Amino acid sequence: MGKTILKASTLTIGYKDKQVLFNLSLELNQGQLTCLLGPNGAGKSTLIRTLTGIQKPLSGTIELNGKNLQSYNQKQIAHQLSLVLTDRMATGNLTVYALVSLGRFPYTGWLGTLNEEDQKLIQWSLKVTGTAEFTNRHIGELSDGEKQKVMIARALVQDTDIIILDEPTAHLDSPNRIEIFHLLRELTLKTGKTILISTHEIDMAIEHSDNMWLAMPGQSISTGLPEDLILNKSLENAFGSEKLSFDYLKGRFRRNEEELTNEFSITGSPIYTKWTKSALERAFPNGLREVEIEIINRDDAPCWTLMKENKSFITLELLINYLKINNDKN
Ligand SMILES: Nc1ncnc2c1ncn2[C@@H]1O[C@H](COP(=O)(O)OP(=O)(O)OP(=O)(O)O)[C@@H](O)[C@H]1O
Repeated sequence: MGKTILKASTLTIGYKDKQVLFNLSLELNQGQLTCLLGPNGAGKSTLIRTLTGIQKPLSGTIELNGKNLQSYNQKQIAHQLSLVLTDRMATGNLTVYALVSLGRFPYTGWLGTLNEEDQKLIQWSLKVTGTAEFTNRHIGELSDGEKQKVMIARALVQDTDIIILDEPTAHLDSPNRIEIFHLLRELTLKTGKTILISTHEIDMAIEHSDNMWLAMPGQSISTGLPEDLILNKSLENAFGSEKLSFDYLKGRFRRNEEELTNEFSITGSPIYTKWTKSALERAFPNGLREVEIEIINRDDAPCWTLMKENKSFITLELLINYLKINNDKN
């Protein structure tokens, strides 16, 4: 395990009249991606503000590279820790290059000139985040996914041990979410950065976290490998409810009424079987009379056959429409 960059001990966080999370013991280690998960209102933003020195802890200590966070001034913190806040993303007239260059401000000051090393770091950050092609475009002209990569480039230019991102995939579509998680993962592996992100993407966090922090509302934070937090039921305890439970085989949460009484057997290739099952479960939430379906896929022309009735359909939709008309339970 890499060196411990940030360590919180017996930390309680919150506000003057409200304690949010208690008695936290947390560590961020070099080269690791840590995902902070928790239901709405659990205290993720409060924790990020506290770990970055924006907000004081109610009690306990935070050490950044072995020194109490409270002994650093803001500029010293900015040399060791960069923060990307999604909702306050800069827009407007700055070019990508100008915004990314601002990452050097803890070293140069706002009016400081960039030396050759600064320029090299900026070029490198643009390259590794895949934003070099936007260098001269204005921030306001970029998509949310492109902007997020530019904000990560700015954080890289700040040249800190730790990068903390508050919900970096909040406004992104699925391909961009995957890309941002992949980029952050690559950065930990290739540059040894220590990255903490808060996120609501449970699936992504399970897939990519070296370490997961799971905020249990009104309590504390459970930490560990995602798989350990799944197997010891912490994940289900944090997000589950009467209506929602964790499917331990599929690795995702599902509504409890999805417990199906369907009786159907499907034979065919695993991929066609999976998506046929998915469509049938959605179309017949209250169950389906016993059916046997065989899917034959020749030359990319699939055909769904109802075995007992010897009827074939060239689209899944036609099969479902037929079953809806003929299914006596519906
Ligand atoms: N300035 C404040 N003063 C008092 N209480 C606050 C303040 N800001 C947030 N809270 C409360 O602290 C708790 C934690 O809020 P926080 O925003 O940290 O949660 P979160 O996990 O980031 O939520 P979300 O996932 O919805 O963004 C909530 O109960 C919230 O109402």
